[in-house]
Amino acid sequence: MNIVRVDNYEEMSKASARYIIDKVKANPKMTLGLATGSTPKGTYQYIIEDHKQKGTSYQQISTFNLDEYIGLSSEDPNSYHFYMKDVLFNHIDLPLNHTHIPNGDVLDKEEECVRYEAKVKESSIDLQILGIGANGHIGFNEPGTSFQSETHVVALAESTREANARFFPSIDDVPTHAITMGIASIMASKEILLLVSGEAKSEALERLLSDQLPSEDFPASILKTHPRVTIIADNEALMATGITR
Ligand SMILES: O=P(O)(O)OC[C@H]1O[C@](O)(CO)[C@@H](O)[C@@H]1O
Repeated sequence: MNIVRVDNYEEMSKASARYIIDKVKANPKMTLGLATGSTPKGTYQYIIEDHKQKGTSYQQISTFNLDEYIGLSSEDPNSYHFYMKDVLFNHIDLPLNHTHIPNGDVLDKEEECVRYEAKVKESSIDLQILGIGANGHIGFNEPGTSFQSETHVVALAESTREANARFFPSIDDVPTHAITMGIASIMASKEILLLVSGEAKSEALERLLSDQLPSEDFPASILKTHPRVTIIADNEALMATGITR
């Protein structure tokens, strides 16, 4: 895993946006894997800024999101459908019919998982952007998820619901389940860019960078076995690792 150390969230966002923009310019028909949460918001802002100022085009790009809550409609402001439109899709020239997000608002969730996984496989993700949960989750793959998992329904860990409660009126409003790309679906990406910022992630990052063998107790640890992973992390996130430059 290649580690890029930056000073703070702003620098992480700039560096990751630059990384993604360079890949898009080199391969304007690429398939991007996208993440939600707080971490990539700044990256998306810099991508929008670059699109407006320098005209980088996303007209031929396709995207796949990692996950979606079950039970929220795509118009719900807390859904990841809404989030993606709000923070990225509505501000660049990416055709909406090139974007893919699991549909958490269907009757047959299992069928939706099979449909989504087939789409992901058919397209094959060139660059997957990831955040990490404090418990090591990637996408919504909580500790204990099989490394062989494909797109599936998950019961969210209480700690994840608590962490995400900040976006909802109360914790009771946070969905209990989600659809997420599995660990195997994520690992099939040709390249992975992991973004890590802030002290709250420092223990997770220390564990990821330690000598510990990959373990399903800590989903992100599988990334050690992927041939092309770049981690862009800020000083606070790297604090516990002893990496100083
Ligand atoms: O970036 P955040 O908000 O800290 O979230 C970390 C991870 O948690 C999730 O939001 C799921 O809870 C992931 O999609 C994200 O990568």
